[in-house]
Amino acid sequence: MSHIAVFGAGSWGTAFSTILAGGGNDVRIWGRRQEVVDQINAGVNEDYLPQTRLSERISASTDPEEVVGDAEIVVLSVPSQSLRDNLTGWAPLLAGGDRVVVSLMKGVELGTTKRMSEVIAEVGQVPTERIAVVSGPNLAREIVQQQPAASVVACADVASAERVAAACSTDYFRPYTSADIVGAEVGGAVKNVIALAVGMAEGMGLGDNTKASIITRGLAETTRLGVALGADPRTLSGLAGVGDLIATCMSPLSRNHAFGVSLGQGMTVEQVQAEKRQTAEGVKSCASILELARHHGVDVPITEQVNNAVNHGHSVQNMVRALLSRARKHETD
Ligand SMILES: NC(=O)C1=CN([C@@H]2O[C@H](COP(=O)(O)OP(=O)(O)OC[C@H]3O[C@@H](n4cnc5c(N)ncnc54)[C@H](O)[C@@H]3O)[C@@H](O)[C@H]2O)C=CC1
Ligand SMILES: O=C(CO)COP(=O)(O)O
Repeated sequence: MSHIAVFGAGSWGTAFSTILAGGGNDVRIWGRRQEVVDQINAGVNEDYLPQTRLSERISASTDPEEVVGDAEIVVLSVPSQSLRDNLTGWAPLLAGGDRVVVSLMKGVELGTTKRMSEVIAEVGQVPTERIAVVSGPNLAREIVQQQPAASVVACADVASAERVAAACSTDYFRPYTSADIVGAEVGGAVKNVIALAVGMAEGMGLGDNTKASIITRGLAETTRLGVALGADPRTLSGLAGVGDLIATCMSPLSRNHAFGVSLGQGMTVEQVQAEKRQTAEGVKSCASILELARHHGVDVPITEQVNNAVNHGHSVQNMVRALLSRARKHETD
């Protein structure tokens, strides 16, 4: 049994804590808000995971130092765009020792186009062999119901990946190790943008042929971008790629999918944001992913159209027209 620190008391930070507790670890969660911390210490997190009883192995605090203590693994699960600011305060707690820092986040930083592991390395001063990413088809609500699921633990160092995988292995959660951190992060971030597009199509009343076409071409652009950044294409056809893409694009539980449905039904970005409290990473990351792709000369037409709809006021009808009027091309080019 070991002690693990989790930064972020939202739906995934809390749900992943339940996996870690199920793996036999004592888990301490850092939360920003005292009322959420108090709830977790009383065995619930009603704001993010209603009707879920949390393990007695899970406790929470607003004090980062108390949360880290002698933790062997530190897990980060805050919204991607807030990571840099938060890490500035947490960095002294992460450096040193042989602590593994795990990112659960699925986004790309605006302004820098950095992946979350790159932000952790830069701001947290954590060496690459101690940074891991956990990513896969893992909708928080299904995880807390202990529905069987698999995921990927990616880290440049095999021993660190194995330590994290051992900590999050339970009889319902099966982690696979990987050395491809780039593939895992690109798969996780881009699928949120594709889920927005699929949601928009659904909101417009379009059916399964349309959705399957967006998912498949979404995988093509995810793979093109991943490979340009150095990913192994097999990662993108694995759990952190196609697996998560399917779960997020098809599930009504996905916040990105649901956000897209509301846009497709005619709501504005501001209206949807005012209504939904939880993080839909693709809404911000569509711009940074597009910038990253352009920098590497990679064509990402679906991401480009999602960015047009989200950030430039284009209509969803315009998005469909723009995608279908592109010049014909060979499928595998
Ligand atoms: N919910 C899910 O099913 C899954 C989510 N993820 C990823 O996990 C990451 C975290 O997402 P969720 O927990 O789902 O989001 P969430 O919206 O449920 O929770 C976010 C948490 O961060 C806190 N927060 C918000 N702004 C903050 C700031 N500026 N500084 C510090 N904390 C702040 C919120 O109070 C909340 O506790 C995202 O990158 C998401 O893509 C990954 C797999 C599954
Ligand atoms: O990443 C997820 C499932 O693997 C959760 O997706 P959403 O953030 O869209 O809810």
